[in-house]
Amino acid sequence: MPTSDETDRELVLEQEYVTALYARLDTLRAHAATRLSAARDADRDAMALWQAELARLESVEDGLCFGRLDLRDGRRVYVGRLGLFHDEDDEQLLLDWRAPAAQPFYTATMAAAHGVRRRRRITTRGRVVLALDDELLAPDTADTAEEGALVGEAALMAADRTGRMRDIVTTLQTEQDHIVRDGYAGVLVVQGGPGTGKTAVALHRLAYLLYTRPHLRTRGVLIVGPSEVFLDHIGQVLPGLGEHAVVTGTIALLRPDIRIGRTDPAEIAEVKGGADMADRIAAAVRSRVRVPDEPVEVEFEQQTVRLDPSDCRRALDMATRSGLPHNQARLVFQRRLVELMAQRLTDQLESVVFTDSGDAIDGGSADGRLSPADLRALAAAGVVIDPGREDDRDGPRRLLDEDDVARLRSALLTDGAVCRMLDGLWPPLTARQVVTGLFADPAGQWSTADIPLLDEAAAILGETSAAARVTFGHVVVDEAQELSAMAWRMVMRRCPTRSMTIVGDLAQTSDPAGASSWDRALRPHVRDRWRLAQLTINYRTPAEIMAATGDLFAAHHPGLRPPRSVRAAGESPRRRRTTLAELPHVVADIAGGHTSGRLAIITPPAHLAMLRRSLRLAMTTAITDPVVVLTPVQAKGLEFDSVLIIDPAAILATPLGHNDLYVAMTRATRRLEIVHPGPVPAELSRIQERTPFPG
Ligand SMILES: Nc1ncnc2c1ncn2[C@@H]1O[C@H](COP(=O)(O)OP(=O)(O)OP(=O)(O)O)[C@@H](O)[C@H]1O
Repeated sequence: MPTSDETDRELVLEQEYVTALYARLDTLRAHAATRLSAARDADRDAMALWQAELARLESVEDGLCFGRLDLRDGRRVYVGRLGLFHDEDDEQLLLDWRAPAAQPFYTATMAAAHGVRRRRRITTRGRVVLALDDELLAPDTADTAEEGALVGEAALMAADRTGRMRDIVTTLQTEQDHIVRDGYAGVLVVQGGPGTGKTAVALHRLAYLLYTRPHLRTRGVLIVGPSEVFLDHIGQVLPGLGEHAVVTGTIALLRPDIRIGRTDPAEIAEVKGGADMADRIAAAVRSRVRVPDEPVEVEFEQQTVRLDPSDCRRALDMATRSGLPHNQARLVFQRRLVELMAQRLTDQLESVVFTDSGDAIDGGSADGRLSPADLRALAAAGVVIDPGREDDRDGPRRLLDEDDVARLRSALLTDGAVCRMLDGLWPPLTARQVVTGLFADPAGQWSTADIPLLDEAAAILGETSAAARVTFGHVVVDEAQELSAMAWRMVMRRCPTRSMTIVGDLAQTSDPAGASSWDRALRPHVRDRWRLAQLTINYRTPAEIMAATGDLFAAHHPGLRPPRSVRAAGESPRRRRTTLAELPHVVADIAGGHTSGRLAIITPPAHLAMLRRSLRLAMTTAITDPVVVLTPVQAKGLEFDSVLIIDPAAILATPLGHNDLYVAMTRATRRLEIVHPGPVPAELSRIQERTPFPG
């Protein structure tokens, strides 16, 4: 144990070092600000670059340096939110947490010290060093860390919560660090129970990838989350790690051009999310293209042009073979038929030539070309043949040259009657027409489940809206178990390289169209180019609450292992029986007695409005409000100090209600209470019942 004098001396020394780091940071900021103002209005690229650099330097203010490694070879490395170098000699002052040399900060243990003699955690507030926490590591005695060992346990337990997710860069655990730094180029699936840090790990992995693969900054990275509230919850993490260039969105937000006006019943949403919808949409588009049974005729400039079914069939084959989307392939189809029509018209024109006096003479050979004899006859009749074409005196001549035919083709393509005939065979389509044809909504409004269908149709049609075409170099999908097969197709279209990080928990699926197997969800898109990584330790939910979920989990997921909690709450969950009539009073009473931290009341949708009204809460929720009322689906991915679950039997009554109830129970970091009107569901019966309400 160091004496308090030694500790004070160390604190002073570390303060000096940290002060020097901030001085260096200030110099870099001043430099970036100067470059930015020099570039202002003159050089847009330079401006964007220096703006981003300034934002990066600003965002690392809190906790700039949070660790130190003393290595066995005598070197000492400081670890922090970004890399800093000495101005003059390029000496490294601070190592970016993502650099390979910083990895032992997260992975070194007693059993596998990775050359580390001492790991020091440096706690700061503002620019002041508050505390140091040292771990002395023995020389390496094994190749691998003991399973489940916690790194920097004191700091981990001290990590505070504010309602919005914070970065965990100072306390990232070994199993999490391995996922963050995984170099796999395909689809990495991070499966883990509630509170295992899947979201946090995915965000840190994104920061790591942006650091190690700078080209991703230009190709763009996207995070897809389940709700806007969730995106708000995680919105601070990447900026806090110095990364600002990340696009976030829900499936609906990926198509801001489509307005949602209604919600589908679960069974309709399930149908719309099914994989066979892709075939149905493709078939609906194909069915709009037709080959006529009889020849079609169209009048053009007092001439009748005829197209046979076989002409149309060949044009259709040609357009289909082009592999282009419907609306672009339509142009191939049209061009082919117009070529045929122009050729036929030319032949007709050349088979009859009129003299100046209006007399018709036979001016054409059987193949529509002019022989020398024809030319002589035409010249005698006063027809002037383009002299430029007389070079080929020996062969047959055409009356109309290529330019004439090209003009004829253009005239055909813009002729109203011709266009109507062509559109009748291969019409231009919009995604809205196609989807409405499959699922007509009398009010003409779209639901969330329609979005992947509209997006699919847009891809098949080749619609060119910016929102439908944008792609990214890496995509993170959070709460990925909720994505329907059609939503997966939509996400995959935005990631042509299939470089993805997917996080989720199959035991938390609530969407009936969602995933029950990662392989089934991913194989159609990436075959076996995906890998599973697992997280096993729950950093959020206390052991007492996890124990209370035991019966529910075992009943519905006998094949899965629940995560192990690292913390104990010190109090067990409780339940309280009531009646539906009493429910608002009981809830108001519990909410009124809640004094510390944030409380989430998680209820089936049926009671939502009533509870918000009786608690006088706004209908829209800010996640930082002290009391919020949410459905289990809205609570996905969030966490609260206390959770009050209302009417668990009603939650369980929906098709995947057991998963919803599991999600609801695992949102609490401290306290869980359940209010059940009527008998308690069997899965919760072992939770201790509170003494009934007096009166
Ligand atoms: N290494 C860590 N150090 C400190 N806090 C951590 C660590 N890992 C996770 N946490 C915290 O645990 C909580 C749960 O993390 P997160 O939301 O990422 O888990 P999750 O697996 O996505 O949860 P769920 O599936 O239940 O939504 C968060 O508050 C997060 O900051």
